Amino acid sequence: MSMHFLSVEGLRKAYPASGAAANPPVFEDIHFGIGKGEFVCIIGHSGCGKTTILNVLAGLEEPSGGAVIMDGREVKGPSLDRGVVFQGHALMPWMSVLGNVAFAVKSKWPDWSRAAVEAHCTKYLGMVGLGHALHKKPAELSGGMKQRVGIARAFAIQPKMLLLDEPFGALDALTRGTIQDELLKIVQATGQTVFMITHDVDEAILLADKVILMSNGPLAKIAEIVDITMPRSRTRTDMHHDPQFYRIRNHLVDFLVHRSKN
Ligand SMILES: Nc1ncnc2c1ncn2[C@@H]1O[C@H](COP(=O)(O)OP(=O)(O)OP(=O)(O)O)[C@@H](O)[C@H]1O
Repeated sequence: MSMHFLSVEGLRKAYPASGAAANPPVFEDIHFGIGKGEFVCIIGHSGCGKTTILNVLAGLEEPSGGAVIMDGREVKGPSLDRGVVFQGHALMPWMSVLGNVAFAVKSKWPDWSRAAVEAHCTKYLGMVGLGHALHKKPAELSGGMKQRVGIARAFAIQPKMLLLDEPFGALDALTRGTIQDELLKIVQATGQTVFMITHDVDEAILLADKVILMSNGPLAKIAEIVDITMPRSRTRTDMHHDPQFYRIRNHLVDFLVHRSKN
């Protein structure tokens, strides 16, 4: 029996064939574990199945084989125990910024007063720099601002696990850095367990305790799991001074360039 907070055991996913020929599985034989409070990034080329794995962890998609166990229970459907931030922001367009976050918060804590819900949402929206935009509608926001609402919404329900699908992809470099710092602060303060998809090697090194490297699909597999052994206190501005930084970075880049083919 695995002692991990989350364990992924023999996961396989095949989509039904669209024509006469059967589709090979996108991935198979995927095993990994995530400890409580661990921050895990997954990296691999487009199409290897990262989003599919994240959707299975979220309970939004069923695997064709294998299982996901979180906190001793098999994941069988979506739950407020898992907060998901998608690539697209998935906001309700008729609700304000505050309303979008409040909707999730009320689902989690139906007994809270209106004032308590508002105070809670305002705190998390403030953390992502949206304190001034509480009453705006999603259509009035930039893509990056919408993404920050999605991030605040996922944090605000204080899930047991955060699942992030390239959450910073749409942000400009400056905002991206600020939100990465905020994410690190919140995660360190709350001991949050995180599974995050990224294409950015430096982002993975900054944020992760370990990085899962996936080979190309179809029949994608986990090629390697790399421990980021640099001290947890690393920051964007000083991590490249660490003697381990370039060794780890070169290892990850070399995988993506040369070793990711099946
Ligand atoms: N609903 C679906 N029906 C059929 N095939 C699908 C479906 N969803 C995903 N796929 C296929 O599964 C494979 C993996 O897709 P997935 O989005 O998980 O990859 P990814 O690694 O997240 O890619 P990216 O980095 O581009 O987001 C792709 O080949 C994709 O075409």
